[in-house]
Parts: sequence; C-alpha cells; structure tokens
Amino acid sequence: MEVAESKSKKAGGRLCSTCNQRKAALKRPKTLEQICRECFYEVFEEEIHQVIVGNQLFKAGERIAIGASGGKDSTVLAFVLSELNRRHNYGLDLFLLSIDEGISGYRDDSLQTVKRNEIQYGLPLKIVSYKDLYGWTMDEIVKVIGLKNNCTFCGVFRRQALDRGASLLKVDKIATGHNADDIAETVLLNILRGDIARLSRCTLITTGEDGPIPRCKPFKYTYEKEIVIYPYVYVCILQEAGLLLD
Ligand SMILES: Nc1ncnc2c1ncn2[C@@H]1O[C@H](COP(=O)(O)OP(=O)(O)OP(=O)(O)O)[C@@H](O)[C@H]1O
Repeated sequence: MEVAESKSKKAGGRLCSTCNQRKAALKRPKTLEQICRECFYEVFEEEIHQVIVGNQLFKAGERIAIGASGGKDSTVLAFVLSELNRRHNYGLDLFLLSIDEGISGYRDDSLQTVKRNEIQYGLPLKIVSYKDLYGWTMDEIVKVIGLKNNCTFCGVFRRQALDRGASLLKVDKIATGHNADDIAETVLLNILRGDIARLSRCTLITTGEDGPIPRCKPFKYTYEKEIVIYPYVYVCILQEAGLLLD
C-alpha cells in the first residue's frame, strides 16, 4: 500500500479518493472527487441502482420500454438498465422503443444506433413512425407549417407516439434518459414562463401514474457529463484488461 502510494505520487498522480489504492484518473463532475476509472464505473452504476431501489421505480415482472432515441443518454440508459436488471435480478422484461419522426439526415442515422443496440444488448426493438401513426413525416409537416414552432408539434406528437408504442408493446412503464441537467433546464424554463403547474411536476422522478402508462427517469440525479464519461471509462477498463475485441 505504502509502495503503491509513493509510486503514484512520484508519477505526479494522486490516489483515488475512494479505493485509496489506484491512481486517480478523473475528477468526478458530480462530487469533484479525484477517482480512478474502476471506482467511477462502480459508483456510477451503484448510484443509479440506489435511485431505482430507493424510489421503487420498477416492480419484479414488469415490462419496461426504454425510450431509445439513439442519443447518448438513452443508449447509456439501455446498457445500464440491462446490466443492473441482470446483476440485481430486478426481474424486468426490457424493450427498446424508438419513435421515427421522419427527419431525414437526423433520426435515420440515430435509428441505426438503436438497431445496433438491439443486437449488442439483446433487447427487442419496436420502431413506431409518425408516418404510420399520423400519415405524415416531420419533414412533410415542416414543408406545410414552416420551421416556426415545429419543435412544439414534434414534441406533442412524440409524446403521443411513445404512448402508442408502449401500448403496442403492452409495457407497464416507459423509462427515459432525461438526466439531472435536462431537469435543471426544464425548471429554469418553467420559472421563466411562470408555468407553476409544470414547475411542480417537472422534477418528479415518475409521472403519469394516473394515466395509461407512467414514465420514469432513472437518470434524474445523473449528471450529463458523467453519462458521457461512463462509456469511455468502460472501454478503457476493457482495453486495459485486454478484453476489447477489434
Ligand atoms: N425519437 C425518440 N424515440 C424514443 N425515445 C425518445 C426519442 N426522443 C427522445 N426520447 C426519449 O426522451 C429522452 C429525452 O429526449 P431529448 O430529446 O431531450 O434527448 P437527449 O436529452 O439528447 O437524450 P438522448 O441523448 O437519449 O437523445 C431520451 O433520452 C429518450 O429516452
């Protein structure tokens, strides 16, 4: 232990504040602690597990759709949820649910990511498109209404499409990749708009419990920066262990 410590100090590095054995590799954005890759990987997953258990987000036997956009948040969510489900025997049936808004050059690319995730994580994927549901793609809608306010249309349609997809999959709940930064942003927006009703709802970890399909945010307390660091750290650990395939 003393040898490891002096070696690490000589190399100009500090020891990990969690294990006190390995060299610290990063400063955790959430706590500013200096931490090694292995401990970061462990605490990142463990904190999400504690959020799931502490807030009773899921019950054994439930079918859960992960809202999978192909972006970083929902991709990491799908990976972490499938790992935790196996490791802690949550007993969940997990599915990937993607909404294809029909935005060429944007969603068609990210859908390729989701299709890869279906294979990599072994989770069944359902894609629901605006074209099938509403008869219009988002590109066609923009041609008619123009660019102004199109995000509002798209947001409302996506919400509904997620509910339709969830009912086709017969799931009990939808989990989304909204993280702590997204929630902070929504709080500020609702304050600026003076929308008191939304302000009180937007920080809830589970919403829509009185509706057909509740939604939950397992990343409510997870910082966006850490969601970005996590896959990088995972790859480094595999690389160092010689477990990364070319
Ligand atoms: N097209 C979609 N299909 C399925 N789920 C979606 C889709 N778009 C968004 N979601 C869900 O809503 C969450 C928040 O979406 P938002 O558009 O704010 O993207 P984001 O914060 O960049 O997340 P991500 O990195 O997962 O795209 C996503 O993490 C995902 O769970």
